[in-house]
Amino acid sequence: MTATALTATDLCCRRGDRWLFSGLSLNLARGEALHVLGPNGLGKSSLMRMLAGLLPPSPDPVSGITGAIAWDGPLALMDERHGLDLGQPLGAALAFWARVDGPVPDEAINGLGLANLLDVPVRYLSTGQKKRAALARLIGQNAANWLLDEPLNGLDVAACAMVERMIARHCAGGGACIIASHQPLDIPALTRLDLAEYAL
Ligand SMILES: Nc1ncnc2c1ncn2[C@@H]1O[C@H](COP(=O)(O)OP(=O)(O)OP(=O)(O)O)[C@@H](O)[C@H]1O
Repeated sequence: MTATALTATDLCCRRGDRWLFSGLSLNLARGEALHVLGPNGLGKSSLMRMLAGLLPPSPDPVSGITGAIAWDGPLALMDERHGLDLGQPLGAALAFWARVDGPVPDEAINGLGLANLLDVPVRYLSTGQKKRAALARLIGQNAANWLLDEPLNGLDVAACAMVERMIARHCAGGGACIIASHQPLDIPALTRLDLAEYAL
């Protein structure tokens, strides 16, 4: 039997006065990657934050039921908030998180093309370089479960392919991954969730 990574039931999301989605239940098995799709403003990032435990599920407006989320194992969220100190050189900014999460292996630093950027202040990094740095942080967290919000934004073609391979390797190694992205993803056995089906 395949081990479960995530069980989420009856998720409903309201932000401010706006109801976004309801009745969303999903199961994710170890080794599985799920692509969350949907038009701008539908609630993909909100769902990712909810799954990360940063936004509580809202009570359903009809049934009053408040959904639940259960993960097996630690999770890591990567979104546009890279959490790296803009005033520090990249190496020092990553070293801060290494003391919290664990070190980023040299292999990952090299593979992400960051080795020559470690003395560059984070604020000077390009969009794609900051995204690569965020991916390094993700790897350093060594979490079984990944939540990736628009992981390909700002990356060049080769880096997009590298991230797809990273996700495939992570899942092949028993990890699980949910990816919110407007971009097509070339990842083996990827399943899809169209958030529009749950829109309110
Ligand atoms: N903190 C907040 N307070 C109130 N409304 C919010 C808040 N954050 C987001 N929203 C609203 O929730 C809706 C969904 O936003 P969200 O970022 O989850 O959408 P998305 O599907 O990820 O969009 P995109 O594809 O553009 O990234 C938007 O209408 C947004 O304005």
